[in-house]
Amino acid sequence: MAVPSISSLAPLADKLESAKRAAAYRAIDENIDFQNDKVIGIGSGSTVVYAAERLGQYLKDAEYSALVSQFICIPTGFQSRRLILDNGLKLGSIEENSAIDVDFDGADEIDDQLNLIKGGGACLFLEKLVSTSSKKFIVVADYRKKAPKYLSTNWKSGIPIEIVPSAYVRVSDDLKKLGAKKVIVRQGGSAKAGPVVTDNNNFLIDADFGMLENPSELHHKIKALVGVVETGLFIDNASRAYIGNADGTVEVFDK
Ligand SMILES: O=C[C@H](O)[C@H](O)[C@H](O)COP(=O)(O)O
Repeated sequence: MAVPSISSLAPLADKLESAKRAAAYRAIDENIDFQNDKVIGIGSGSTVVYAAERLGQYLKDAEYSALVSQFICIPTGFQSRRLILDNGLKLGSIEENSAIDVDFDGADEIDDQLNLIKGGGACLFLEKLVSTSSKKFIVVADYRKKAPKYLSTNWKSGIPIEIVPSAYVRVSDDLKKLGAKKVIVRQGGSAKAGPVVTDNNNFLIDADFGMLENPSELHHKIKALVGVVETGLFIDNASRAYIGNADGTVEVFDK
């Protein structure tokens, strides 16, 4: 079975899903050195689903199968582990593969410097562990995610912050002292009574600081707070971003 060309694909019923797929497929096609890359990071969320799907297509292709079957794919949470397994790819661990060749992951928002907000799906910690362990970190996203300039222009849910559960009151207070306008411990809603618990058995706080003109400075201030595990601000981390548009085109942005 040959890897289908992107132009030959029938559009999906949902333009948004077609945009995600176009970005993710092109990112895989253009950023894997099939002869030399061995360890591949697989992120979390709904866009990276198509990246794992595309890698699975290469696995089934006679020309690439022997190479891709040797790839070790590193997950960024439970959903990501399932993506790897469901596409027939070899699952590895960050413990055994701390040097990753290329990582593919989504984003909640992308600024004009390729800084990111991530964590909308509560997976930010392992995502940051994997993305910062990678030689190349490739972002795949749809047209809703590109901020005209600053982060928190379109993404209004606040900065996701992973915290130690017992510290939620202390961290909430400290974030307000730092200038957060709104601080919410993310709740499970109808899916779970009480707070969302991450794959690392932590809580998440979403903290709204308004538009972020200096996300790096804010990241370091938040990270220094007692009880904070990691922030969803990915600064100077992404190498390239593929943004899928509603008209089927894909824009590519380099750091
Ligand atoms: O915690 C979740 C991750 O940061 C996702 O990569 C991010 O929320 C983007 O997800 P999606 O591709 O579904 O928009």
